[in-house]
Amino acid sequence: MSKTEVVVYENPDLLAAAAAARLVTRIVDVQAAKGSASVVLTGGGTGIAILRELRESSARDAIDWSRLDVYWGDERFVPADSDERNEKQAREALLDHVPLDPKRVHAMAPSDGEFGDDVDAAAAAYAEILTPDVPAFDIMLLGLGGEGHTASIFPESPAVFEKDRSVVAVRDCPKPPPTRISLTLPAIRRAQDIWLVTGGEAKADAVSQALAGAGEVQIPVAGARGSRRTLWLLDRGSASKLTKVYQTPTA
Ligand SMILES: O=C1O[C@H](COP(=O)(O)O)[C@@H](O)[C@H](O)[C@H]1O
Repeated sequence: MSKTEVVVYENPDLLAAAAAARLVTRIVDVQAAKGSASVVLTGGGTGIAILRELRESSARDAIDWSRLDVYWGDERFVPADSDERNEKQAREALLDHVPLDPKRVHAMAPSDGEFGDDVDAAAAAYAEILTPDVPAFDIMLLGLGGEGHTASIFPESPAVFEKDRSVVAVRDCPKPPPTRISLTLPAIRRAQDIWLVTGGEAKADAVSQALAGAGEVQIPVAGARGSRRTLWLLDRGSASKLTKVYQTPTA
């Protein structure tokens, strides 16, 4: 039975620094146990802040970067050099500064890549990377929106009803840019550890509804559960509407 845990940090900076430290520990532990590890990245303010913290931490050298597979949970379908691209932000924050094996960095295609503006083909190509079975990712980072989206699965959208495919094209997103590629909930639930990372009061309703057991059609992040562990890493703002009191770590 997988565990759900919630940790609330004093502020968003502490949340990002602590999550980066957790990431080092977990990746090192998995590499020690299995030889290599896999991590799924998220876009969004908190997700990118964690990567920046990791870049600035000397502990990052404890990770064997050559034995790490990197994936994304979602991507904005924009040109490769767009600042909106989750991959570009992640590269600037961390990936371009550590000795990863380029063959193990699995980015989703941009809108000016080999599939041109065919977002369905780009999504199908990413699904192909995840075959024959979607990997049981070691750690998946996910952010969330105030309306409850996670990755690019928005409330009541076609993506939230997807049961068969691991990756889908997403159109008409309420949050710009409107066209995206996203893992689906069945693919997300293949992850062993899911860390839901978010800060700020604008996320408080979605966080409290998801933790109170909301349905995934209305609050897609409620459907993001790891097979081993689901860990919510919050700040005081995003945790402000939780009815249960969670302990705030002092460090
Ligand atoms: O567009 C996206 O937004 C969410 C949340 O981002 P935030 O800046 O509001 O925290 C993110 O999880 C997702 O990966 C991204 O594409």
